[in-house]
Amino acid sequence: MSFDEGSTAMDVIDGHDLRDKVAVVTGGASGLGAATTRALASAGAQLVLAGRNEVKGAAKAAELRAATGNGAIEFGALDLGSLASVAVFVRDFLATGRPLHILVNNAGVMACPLAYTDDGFETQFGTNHLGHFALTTGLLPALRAAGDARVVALSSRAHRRGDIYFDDPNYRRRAYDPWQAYGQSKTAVALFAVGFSHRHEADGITANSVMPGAIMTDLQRHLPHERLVEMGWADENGLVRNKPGWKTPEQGAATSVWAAVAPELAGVGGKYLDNCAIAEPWTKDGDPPNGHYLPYAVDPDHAERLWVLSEKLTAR
Ligand SMILES: NC(=O)c1ccc[n+]([C@@H]2O[C@H](COP(=O)([O-])OP(=O)(O)OC[C@H]3O[C@@H](n4cnc5c(N)ncnc54)[C@H](O)[C@@H]3O)[C@@H](O)[C@H]2O)c1
Repeated sequence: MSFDEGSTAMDVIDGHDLRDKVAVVTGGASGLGAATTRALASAGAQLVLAGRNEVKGAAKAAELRAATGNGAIEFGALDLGSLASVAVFVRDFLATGRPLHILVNNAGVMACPLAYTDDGFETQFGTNHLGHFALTTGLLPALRAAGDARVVALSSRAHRRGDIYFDDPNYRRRAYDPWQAYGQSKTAVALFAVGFSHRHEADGITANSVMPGAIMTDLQRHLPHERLVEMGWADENGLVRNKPGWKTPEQGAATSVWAAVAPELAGVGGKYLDNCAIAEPWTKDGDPPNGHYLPYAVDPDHAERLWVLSEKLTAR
């Protein structure tokens, strides 16, 4: 079945039955995560919405149970900016003895001011990449138990703003640029999918990265209003929710859901996906257009180097 940039998560999930599948979606209570969980829940998946805000997460889980009639939807406390919190989530999930068929590493922060996670990582690298790295590798026993598990990792076209600074990924010595740091974290996510698939394809587990499109969500919350206006993302009335050329959250979640369920992706890993398709490398000058990525974001040597670094940084 083929989908395009106008397709929604509900279009993609149509006809799928996930009643025997267990899924975890990080940041599943808002933005693209909420649209992703809605689609997975409507297909009957047993679902954990993992996030920091228990009140909001539990309310979203209750709302989804009522809306879909799927009673197997719960909230799980998870702060990706704390390896201790990730370890507790992993411990509790593994203690249930359940397999994990779909893990959507969706949560993220963008262009925040320089700050460090509990473990001393720059916030974006720590949250978007290292927290998810620790989560996914921690959940490996459950992913292996599923037999054919899929990991979906939310990258971005913003990967073009930053390769990995292997010598100083946490901006301890170099001048901080919030967009470059976001770019680095999203390059790391794409490389993670390559490194993960390389290691685990033989176990039947694959990981792909996803560019969801441009969607007005709360991701923009760290940008000052004047900057948002300058970029055309806000006006005197606040955020421009229906910006021409931008997707709705339901359209933005389509590629995540496609990555999780598309039959044509069975056994396919380490790819960068955009608009419900496998994207192509961009080798010309300038920014990669829709459907393209910069080759360094899937470079196997980079992926290996990042894997080793991430293991070292998250080892406890
Ligand atoms: N919106 C876009 O245009 C766009 C474009 C490209 C990529 N993305 C990516 O899509 C993903 C979803 O973004 P969104 O647009 O829905 O934004 P959003 O801000 O609406 O949602 C992000 C979610 O991540 C959660 N989160 C942030 N820090 C966390 C932490 N430390 N621990 C646990 N959860 C945490 C937030 O609470 C929120 O639920 C992100 O990874 C983002 O980088 C978005």
